[in-house]
Amino acid sequence: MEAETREPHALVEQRGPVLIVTMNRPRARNALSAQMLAIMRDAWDRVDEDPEIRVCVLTGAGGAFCAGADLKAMTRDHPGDGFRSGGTDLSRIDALLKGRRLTKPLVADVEGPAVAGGTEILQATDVRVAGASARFGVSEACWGLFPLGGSAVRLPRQLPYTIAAELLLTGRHLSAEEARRIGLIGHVVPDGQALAKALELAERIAANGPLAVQAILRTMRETEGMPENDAFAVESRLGAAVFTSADAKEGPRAFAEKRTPLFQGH
Ligand SMILES: C[C@H](/C=C/C(=O)SCCNC(=O)CCNC(=O)[C@H](O)C(C)(C)COP(=O)(O)OP(=O)(O)OC[C@H]1O[C@@H](n2cnc3c(N)ncnc32)[C@H](O)[C@@H]1OP(=O)(O)O)[C@H]1CC[C@H]2[C@@H]3CCC4=CC(=O)CC[C@]4(C)[C@H]3CC[C@]12C
Repeated sequence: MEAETREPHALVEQRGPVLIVTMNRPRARNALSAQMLAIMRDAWDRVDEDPEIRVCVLTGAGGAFCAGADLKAMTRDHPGDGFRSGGTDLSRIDALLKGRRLTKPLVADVEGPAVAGGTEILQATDVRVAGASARFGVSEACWGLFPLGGSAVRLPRQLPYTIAAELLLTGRHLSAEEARRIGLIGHVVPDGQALAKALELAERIAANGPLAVQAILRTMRETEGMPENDAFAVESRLGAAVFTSADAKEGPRAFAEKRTPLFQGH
């Protein structure tokens, strides 16, 4: 592979209430690096801590989303060297949003390959848009590796069992159209238009009441797998809190006054 450029391995740009995080190693189809993961982890902290940021968009540079871990880097040391000490808690990998989820919606803009670690981090996103030529797959097993980004847990929860099992066990890639058909992604658009669609959806979400949006996210995540009545206990507590907010007054008032609501997030 050509020498790495001096470019940061991930770019972070704020556009009003939307933070755009771009994986940026286009010469390696945005294969993950330690630098990229560190920038991503810091970006997630910024999303959660900055009340001005209401939605995040994750994308990749150079017509690719992410090719997963850097297989070439793995040839320099044994891929297990980072595990042998046993000191690493692999149940939580912040950069890949495994064992951690953003408190605000994460929209994926996928052009080109999103494979292995790329499809793994995709499962931590909430709204997903792909260009027509995008490709997906969890191909770690093809290289004798394990999808430690969480896919063996999350994919069977996000897809029908037999489809998740086939994708994990075969490591085969799938087209954007197949990914949409099975429900891995929500939108397929012409190549090159995924960012525009992702931003359209992000801006629409950002215009909604932030407390309502965040409470809906929390409810979906915290009640996953719960018995229904236990889940309603969580849902009603989080939902009631939204109704007591000033924003809950602003919304109906804006409707009555035939104007756009101005939500303040309290
Ligand atoms: C487990 C988690 C994830 C693991 C993985 O992702 S394994 C990697 C699997 N990747 C693949 O199978 C994709 C391989 N690539 C392809 O199939 C194709 O390249 C493509 C479909 C992506 C594109 O095809 P194309 O025809 O368009 O382009 P090409 O010509 O093939 O490629 C162009 C150019 O790019 C280079 N390239 C492409 N892909 C890669 C790649 N994956 N790596 C390197 N280079 C790539 C290609 O060679 C060409 O280059 P050229 O020079 O032009 O020939 C792990 C993810 C993160 C880990 C955690 C990180 C933090 C931790 C630290 C520790 O120490 C251990 C614990 C841990 C928490 C760690 C745990 C494991 C992870 C979670």
